[in-house]
Amino acid sequence: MTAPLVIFDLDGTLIDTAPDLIDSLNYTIEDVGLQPVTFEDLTHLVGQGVRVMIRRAFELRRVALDEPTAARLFDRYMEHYEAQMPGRSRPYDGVVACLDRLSAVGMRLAVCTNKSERLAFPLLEKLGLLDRFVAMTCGDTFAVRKPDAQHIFGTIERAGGDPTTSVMIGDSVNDILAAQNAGIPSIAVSFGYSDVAVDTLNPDRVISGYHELTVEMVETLISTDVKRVAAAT
Ligand SMILES: O=C(O)COP(=O)(O)O
Ligand SMILES: [Mg+2]
Repeated sequence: MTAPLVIFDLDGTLIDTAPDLIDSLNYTIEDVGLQPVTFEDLTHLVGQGVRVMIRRAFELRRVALDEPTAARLFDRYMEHYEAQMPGRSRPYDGVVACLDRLSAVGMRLAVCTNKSERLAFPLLEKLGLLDRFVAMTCGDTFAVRKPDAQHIFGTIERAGGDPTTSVMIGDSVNDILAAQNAGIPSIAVSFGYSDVAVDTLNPDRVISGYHELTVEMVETLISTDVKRVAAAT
């Protein structure tokens, strides 16, 4: 059997990036006089990368956004975010111990994020976490991104894993839906940036802290999944 692969989402799952996402977004939209957004707003804006986040901020304020302005504001955001990385962003409590625990029994770890490569790689590098993962794929790595199943399959392929022994862990509808679309088990974290209660997304498990993400939980989900796949074929 291929070694189990645990695939993590980044923003709101591995790393609490919200303070920096909010700072950079507010710096960006201040330039055109848009009212600053709050954490509650962010849960509706984040998830599909920077361009979509800016567009949704304009929709939230019911202000039209033309293409040249969108392009200029995208550059403004990227420069601001890059300049302060890692800023106030930190791994959630227990992340490092959890990665240690899973790696210690031979599980492989990967990241599947809708953040762009330009931001995700340096952020994990600066936080000293990048070399923990055998692969990271981002919102601009493939032609599609979460919730498209191909983003998950592409991550599994790069990590040398197999869908029947892979698990996805994330904080939002994009992650849980991507896992469901790919037919792999999912674990939702309750402390991220979802705009709905995560149990309504029907993940296989919900955890409220990394101490709950055990080797046993991953093994149980994978063995249940192997049986499910076997029963279906
Ligand atoms: O940056 C985003 O919009 C989403 O990033 P995530 O997929 O890591 O949550
Ligand atoms: Mg997320």
